[in-house]
Amino acid sequence: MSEGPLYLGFDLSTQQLKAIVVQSDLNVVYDAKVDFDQDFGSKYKIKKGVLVDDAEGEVFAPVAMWLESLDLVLQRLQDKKAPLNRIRGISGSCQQHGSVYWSRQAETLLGGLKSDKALVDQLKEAFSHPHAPNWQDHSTQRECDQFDAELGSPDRLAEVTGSAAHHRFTGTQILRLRKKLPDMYANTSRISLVSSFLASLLLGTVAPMDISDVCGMNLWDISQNNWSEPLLELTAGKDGVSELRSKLGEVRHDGGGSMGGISNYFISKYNFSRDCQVAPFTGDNPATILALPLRPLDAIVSLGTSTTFLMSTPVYKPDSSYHFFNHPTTPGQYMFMLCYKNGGLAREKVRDAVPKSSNADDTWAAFNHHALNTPPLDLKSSTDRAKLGLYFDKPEIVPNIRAGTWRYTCDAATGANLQEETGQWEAETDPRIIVESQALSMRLRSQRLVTSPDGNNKLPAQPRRIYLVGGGSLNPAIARIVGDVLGGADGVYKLDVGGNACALGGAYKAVWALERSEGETFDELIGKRWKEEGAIQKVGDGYLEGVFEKYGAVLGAFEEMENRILKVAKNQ
Ligand SMILES: Nc1ncnc2c1ncn2[C@@H]1O[C@H](COP(=O)(O)OP(=O)(O)O)[C@@H](O)[C@H]1O
Ligand SMILES: O=C(CO)[C@@H](O)[C@H](O)COP(=O)(O)O
Repeated sequence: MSEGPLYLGFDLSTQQLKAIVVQSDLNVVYDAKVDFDQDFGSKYKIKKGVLVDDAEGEVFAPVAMWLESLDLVLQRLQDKKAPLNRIRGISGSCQQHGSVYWSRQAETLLGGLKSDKALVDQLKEAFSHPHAPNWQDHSTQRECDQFDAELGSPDRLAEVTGSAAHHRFTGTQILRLRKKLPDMYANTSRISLVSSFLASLLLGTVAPMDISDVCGMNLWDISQNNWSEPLLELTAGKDGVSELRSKLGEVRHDGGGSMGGISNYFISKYNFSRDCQVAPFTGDNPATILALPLRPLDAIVSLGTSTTFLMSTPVYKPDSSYHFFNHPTTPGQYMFMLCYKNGGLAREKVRDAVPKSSNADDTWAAFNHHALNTPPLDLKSSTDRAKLGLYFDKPEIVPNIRAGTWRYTCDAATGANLQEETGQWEAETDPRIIVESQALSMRLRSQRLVTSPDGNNKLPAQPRRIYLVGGGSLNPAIARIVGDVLGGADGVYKLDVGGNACALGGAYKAVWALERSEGETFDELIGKRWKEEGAIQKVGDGYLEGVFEKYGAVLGAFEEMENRILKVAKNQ
């Protein structure tokens, strides 16, 4: 390990708080994590990181658990003898859309933290609401309808804010909570996103929101670079706009630089240096695109609790079925994103229904065996019909369909003659079909963003490289099927940090934020220091002629299946 400065990246996502320490040359030297279920499951009664109120469609996390986790993850880094006094900068990535409600005492309490007590014991009175709505919350259909109507249509809302109204987007959540808990709203001095909340703890004062993460609220007018006045008015009521503005605070437009030094609490308790600076934090998906120098036409598929599909692009082409965000470091660039709620947990449910194999150590062995031994679309002979399915353990985001499982077949060559299969097919067939259907949905919705990667249009339009990140990227069968469906002319790669990509993106952001020279972009600085060898591994060939086209033939049928189900099974 070199003697130079170190940088710390956090990832506060659904199921864990991770911390990763890198050197200026981007080498990872320490990491630690808190797993919410393992470390705090019984204390906070959470499952998979969250609490659920099914009757209301609410999904939320206890803020106190996050406070305890911050102390615990830093203690774990110390236990590993990480020299925290050498950390010069901190940034991080946090689950998007969640909101934290600070009380009127928050600033005083944050500013006066004593190192001989835990954060959780000192910040009890710092919040006006004990819970943070989670991105899986789906209690806001009424508010979504109001947001979509406010500017005229979902497409118009997407044009202005980067997204049509979505249940989890913070503006709709704030509107619902203001109506449901008016006293709580009145007693709130500031509202943070999860990213600005974690940064606030480290700064010892409420931090501004970040220019990329703010696009996950349905409140930020991307082209005006400001809050949207009509959407603030819808959220706060006619007379409440200036009050809401002050609760939301200023938005920081620069993704780099320092927001201030680390608070004394962390200096005294964990031996951080007085020189350690807190850089702007961002959302976990924007941070993921910072985990490597992403070129045009490269795509990242993040297989965490959610499944997301990400691309970085200079072209702003919003649409109501996907999301555009400001790029977290580079003005004029955007992040394109698709997000699915039924990602890791839906795959786990299918995995658990498959009869167990003898290899008890690898919980995914049977799932993987069947996924790889089932042919594409389960076409065992030329007369077989292609199998398609939707496996929604939770109500989905796009398409906006309630929870349920649907199985369909169609003619393999043309996609014609789509029919629902009323009988169950074998549980062993589902592993391949669920991964295929998740990837088909991404292919369907990203097709406008991709072109032929070889320049002379010999190859069909597809991503150049596909990078897999998140917990599911450790799975070779998923990697293979994602490549079969989505292509990837240069192949499918996984990041060696596996599930830590967004924490790594956060750490790289801290390096850039504090070491950039005048005008130096993130891609310039990280591009010079990043070495492909040791950072990524090729895990699949990606585009396979003949296979990719088989999926192309049923893409229309897949869309038709969604539309048919949508007609009768829209979310309530
Ligand atoms: N070998 C594996 N195969 C498939 N999925 C896996 C594997 N290992 C972990 N996962 C999935 O990764 C998910 C957690 O991913 P992670 O990126 O750490 O989550 P988050 O950031 O949302 O908290 C788990 O829900 C699990 O389904
Ligand atoms: O809602 C979204 C993105 O819009 C999710 O991607 C969250 O940001 C949570 O991510 P993970 O916990 O799955 O990493």
